[in-house]
Amino acid sequence: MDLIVSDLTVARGGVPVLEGVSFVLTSGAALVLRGPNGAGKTTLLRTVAGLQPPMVGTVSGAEDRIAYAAHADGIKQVLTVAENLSLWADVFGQSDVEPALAAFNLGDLRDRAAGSLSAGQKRRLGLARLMVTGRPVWVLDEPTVSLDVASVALFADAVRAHLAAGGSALMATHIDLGLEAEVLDVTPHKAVLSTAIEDFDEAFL
Ligand SMILES: Nc1ncnc2c1ncn2[C@@H]1O[C@H](COP(=O)(O)OP(=O)(O)OP(=O)(O)O)[C@@H](O)[C@H]1O
Repeated sequence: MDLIVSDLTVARGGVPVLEGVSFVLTSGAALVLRGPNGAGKTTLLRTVAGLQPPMVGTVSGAEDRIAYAAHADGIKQVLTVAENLSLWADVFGQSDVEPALAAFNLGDLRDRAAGSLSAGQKRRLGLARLMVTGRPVWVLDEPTVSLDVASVALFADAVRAHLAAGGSALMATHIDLGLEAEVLDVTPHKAVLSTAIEDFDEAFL
């Protein structure tokens, strides 16, 4: 099933940020969102993931199919790495966390409390959770923040394997992951109203 985004207008704080965004994400494909800071990539990802409603337009093929990863949100600090993954797997009706531990090189850290992990290790745990959701569409907001070069490569491998297994990925990232991916620059979709408000503010500076 494709993820189909049609003529989407997305807003933050009631103000339109991007408008007229349309794309189709097919099985096995990756789409990378590009655009400067504040362009609206996070807002678009949150809307596609169903965390906020669209102002205009539709998202179809998303229901119960999306796994969303932003920052280290939802990691239980007092649980171990393996317990965090097991808890997450339970929520999604899955059980085997070993492939996720291995893919993100978390085996040696499996019994460590998540609260004692470094920023990059926490990020690896956050990304490993994607693998235990069993969900086909990964929606990723700046997934490589805090990751070292080796961990970025692990992450790229995990995405590649996910795509090869028929999954898909929609992500905002400023770095090149070496994946075959389409790129959508959101800049031309900047909402006219949002531009007008910025101009208005500038007149007072
Ligand atoms: N809670 C909020 N209320 C109102 N406006 C917000 C809120 N959060 C973000 N914004 C504004 O919405 C616009 C889009 O922000 P968004 O986080 O989607 O951009 P982004 O492209 O993801 O940026 P970055 O590359 O810096 O992460 C920005 O102008 C931002 O200042």
